[in-house]
Amino acid sequence: MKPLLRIATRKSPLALWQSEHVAAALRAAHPGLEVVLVPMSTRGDEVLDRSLAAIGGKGLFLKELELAMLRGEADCAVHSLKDVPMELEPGFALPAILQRADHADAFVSNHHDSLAALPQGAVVGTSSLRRQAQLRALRPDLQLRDLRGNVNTRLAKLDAGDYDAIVLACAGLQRLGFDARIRARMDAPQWLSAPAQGAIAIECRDSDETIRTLCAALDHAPTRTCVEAERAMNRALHGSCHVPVAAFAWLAGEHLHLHGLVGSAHDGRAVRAQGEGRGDAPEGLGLQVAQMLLAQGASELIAAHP
Ligand SMILES: NCc1[nH]cc(CCC(=O)O)c1CC(=O)O
Repeated sequence: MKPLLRIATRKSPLALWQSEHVAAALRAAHPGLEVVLVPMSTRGDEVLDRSLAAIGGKGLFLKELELAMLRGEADCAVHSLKDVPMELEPGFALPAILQRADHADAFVSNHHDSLAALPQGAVVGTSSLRRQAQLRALRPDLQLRDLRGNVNTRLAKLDAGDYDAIVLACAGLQRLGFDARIRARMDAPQWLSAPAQGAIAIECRDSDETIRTLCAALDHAPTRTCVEAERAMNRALHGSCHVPVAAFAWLAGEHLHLHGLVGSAHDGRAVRAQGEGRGDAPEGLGLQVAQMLLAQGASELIAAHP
C-alpha cells in the first residue's frame, strides 16, 4: 500500500485551491506518496451574519481542522498564514511555510481605477479592521460598509452594486483566476498588508515527526524569515484579527526590512514605524518595530478595539 497523507481543508474555493496546490507540491516532492484532501466546514465559514470577532475570531477557522487532526481523521491542515493566530494551539506546529505569492492588497471596482480616483463619499466594502483603518487614514470622506464571505461572494456583492469598490488580497484573486479584477495594487509604503498575507502554511501535530519531515520539504526559508518578523511584531502588540495591525517585511540581500502600522477603524488616527535588521534575527526586528509603534501611542489605538 502506498503511504497516505490526508490534508484537512476548509471548503471555500480559495481554501480548496490552496490545499490542492499543497497536495500537488507534496506529491512532486515525494514520489509514491498518496495525498488526499479531507474538506470540512468550520463555524467561521457557516456563520456569516455576525462579525468574526463576535463568534470567536479567526481561530475558529482552524479549530475544527485541528480537532480532525486530534481525532486522527487528517494528518495536516493547510491555512492562509494570515488567518493563523499569533500563538498556535499547544501541541501543533507549522512545519512548512510556502513561498509567498503577491503580498499586496487589491483595489477592486467596476467603475474606478484606484483609491485616489474614487469620488467623495464613495462606498467601500471591507470587514477587515486593518483595511478600514488605512482607508479612514487616507480617505476620511469614504463610507465604509461591512463585507464578509469568501472571495467569490464578495465579488458577487460588488457586482450587485452594493459598493463602489472593495479591497481584497491580490493573492486570493490570482489563485482563483480573477487577476483581471485587480484595478490597482495597494502596496508599501503607502498601504500595508496583513502580517503573513500571501503565504500558505501547513499545520500538523507537534509530535508527528513523519508528517513534519514530509511537509518540511515545502518550507521556503526567506518567506519564513519575513513572516516571522511580521508575526513577531503583531504578537508584541497583542495583535489578533480584532485590532487594526498591518505589517510587511522583505529581504534585500541579508538585510531584512519591516514596515508596521497600527490604526483606528473608528477615525483616521494611525501610527507607523519601520526598521531594518539582519535576516537571521527576524523576531528581534519585529519586537523593535513594535516598540517604536508603542512609543507613538499604539496601545491607545489597540485599546480602542476591544
Ligand atoms: N481573510 C480571508 C483571507 N485569508 C487569506 C486571504 C488571501 C490569501 C492570502 O493571504 O494568502 C483572504 C482573502 C482576502 O483577504 O481577500
